[in-house]
Amino acid sequence: MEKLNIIPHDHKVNKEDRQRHKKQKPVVIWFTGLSGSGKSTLANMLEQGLYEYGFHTYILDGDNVRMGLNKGLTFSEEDRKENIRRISEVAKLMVDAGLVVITAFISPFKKDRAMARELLEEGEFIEVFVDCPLEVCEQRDVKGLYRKARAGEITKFTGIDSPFEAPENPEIHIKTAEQSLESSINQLIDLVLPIIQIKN
Ligand SMILES: Nc1ncnc2c1ncn2[C@@H]1O[C@H](COP(=O)(O)OS(=O)(=O)O)[C@@H](OP(=O)(O)O)[C@H]1O
Ligand SMILES: Nc1ncnc2c1ncn2[C@@H]1O[C@H](COP(=O)(O)OP(=O)(O)O)[C@@H](O)[C@H]1O
Repeated sequence: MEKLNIIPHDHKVNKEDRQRHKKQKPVVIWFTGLSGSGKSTLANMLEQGLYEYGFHTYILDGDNVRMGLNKGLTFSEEDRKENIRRISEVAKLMVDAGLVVITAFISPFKKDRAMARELLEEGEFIEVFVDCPLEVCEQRDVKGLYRKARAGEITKFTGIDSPFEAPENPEIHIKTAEQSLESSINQLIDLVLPIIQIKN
C-alpha cells in the first residue's frame, strides 16, 4: 500500500481542557435494538432530560446520518458495518470535542459494536440494550416496515431475514415491552447522570 505521510498535530487545547470547560465527562451512549424497540424515543427523551440539566449533547441517528454522511449505504452486512464504522469515528470526534453523544442505530452485529467500543477509551462507551421481543416490535410497526418485510417488499430486514445479535453484557438493559416509557427513561437518567457528572 502507498505510504501516506500523515503526521498528527498536537493541539494546544486538548480533550481534558474541553472536558473541564464543559463541566462534564464526554461519553458515547450507544443504543442498540430492533427497529421499533424504542431507541429513538428513549434517545430523544434522554437528550431532553440531559439538556435540561445543562449538559452538552448530540444525537446521531438515522435521520442525520443515513441521509447525509452515510447516504448510499444499504442494509447488506458489509454496508451496515461501514455505517457503524463511520458513526463510531464521528462519535469519537464528538467525545474529543467534549460532548455527551447519544447514538440510536440498530447496530445488529456484536463485532461492529465491539469495534466502536475499542475506538474509545475505557469507560467512554455505554452500551444500552433496548430490549423488546420481535413480536412486540412487529405489533408496534411504527413505520409499517415489518408489514412490508413480511410481504417481501423489503429484504434483509433485521429480525426477519437479517440477524440481530443481542448484547451479552450491556452497561444498561431496558425492557421496553415490560417497562413503561416513564420507568425506562427514569432508569436511563439515573444510570447516566453519575457517569457524566464531574465532581468539583
Ligand atoms: N432492511 C432493513 N433492516 C433494518 N432497518 C431498515 C431496513 N430498511 C430500512 N430500515 C430503516 O432503517 C433504520 C435502521 O438503520 P440503522 O442505520 O440503524 O441500521 S444498521 O445499524 O446499519 O443496521 C430503521 O430505523 P429504526 O426503526 O429507527 O431502527 C428502519 O426504519
Ligand atoms: N418503554 C418504552 N420505551 C420506549 N418506547 C416505547 C416504550 N413503550 C412503548 N414504546 C413505543 O414504542 C415505539 C418505539 O419506536 P421508536 O422509538 O421509533 O423505535 P426505534 O427507534 O428503535 O425504531 C414508540 O411508538 C414508543 O412510544
